[in-house]
Amino acid sequence: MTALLRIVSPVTFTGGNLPDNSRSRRGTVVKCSNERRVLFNRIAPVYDNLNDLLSLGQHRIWKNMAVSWSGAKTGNNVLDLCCGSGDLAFLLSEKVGSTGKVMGLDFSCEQLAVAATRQNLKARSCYKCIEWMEGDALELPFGDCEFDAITMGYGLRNVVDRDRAMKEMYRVLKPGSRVSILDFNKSNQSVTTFMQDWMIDNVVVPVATVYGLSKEYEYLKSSINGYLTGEELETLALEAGFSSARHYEISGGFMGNLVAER
Ligand SMILES: C/C(=C\Cc1cc(O)c2ccccc2c1O)CCC[C@H](C)CCC[C@H](C)CCCC(C)C
Ligand SMILES: C[S@@+](CC[C@H](N)C(=O)[O-])C[C@H]1O[C@@H](n2cnc3c(N)ncnc32)[C@H](O)[C@@H]1O
Repeated sequence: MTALLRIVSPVTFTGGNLPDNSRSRRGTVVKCSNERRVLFNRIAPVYDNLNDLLSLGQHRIWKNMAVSWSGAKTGNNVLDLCCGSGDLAFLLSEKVGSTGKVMGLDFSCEQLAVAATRQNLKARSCYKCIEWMEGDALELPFGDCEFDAITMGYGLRNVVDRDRAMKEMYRVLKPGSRVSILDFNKSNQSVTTFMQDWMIDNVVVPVATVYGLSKEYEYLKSSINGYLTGEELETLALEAGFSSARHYEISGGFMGNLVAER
């Protein structure tokens, strides 16, 4: 079975007739976004294996929880945003079944290539309902109110404009439906932050260094430090228009999942 891979040209910087300072600001944003795309293209070949190794397989439990919290049901049309190698998209397809549809969107072509390869190796009919799309979470190529559920696993922390991403999710979600956003938890507890940083400094980065990816995994620590707390994530969702938002800490506060309803 040949995986469906649709290329929707990622948002490119047109420049246009913006005043210089806006052009430079937008140029900086696009440069940062491209740097992230390059980072995830580079780690794509080892991403899944390192996640399994470094989390002792626990990340699969956290992703299962995120998909359950999304409320995805049989026959639904659902979106996995920043899908990467497809972990949550595959879990969503098991929820919606072969009568449903799963769209996996990411701007990393290498991550999508891994997802499509994994899909081709899977036999169950439900996995055939997944379509992979290269696109930008900040400018989704979908109409309003298209999806019955949206998941975003370890993506919101990595987009360059979280407010815009949240507003795009709100726009394409059907009223009464949910987004479920899994990521590292930016804890208010200093002991949790210390342990998170210690694990990244003393386990994650040294292991990644073996694969020549020290810089890529050092980014993890800075990105978590620059992330939003659970309370701030709830506010971000409410300000984007969601009617309710709740952030759940999991795995001893190392991870967190935001559930918001339109
Ligand atoms: C699936 C996980 C992380 C995905 C992920 C997200 C990113 O933003 C990255 C950025 C740059 C490089 C890689 C990633 C990336 O892989 C979570 C599990 C994998 C983590 C790499 C492992 C983190 C370990 C925790 C700090 C402690 C885990 C304790 C557990 C109870 C064993
Ligand atoms: C840490 S990976 C998460 C992959 C997958 N969701 C998982 O849980 O393993 C983050 C993903 O977000 C994607 N990403 C970051 N910014 C994006 C954007 N603006 N538009 C689309 N994808 C983006 C990256 O290419 C990468 O594949």
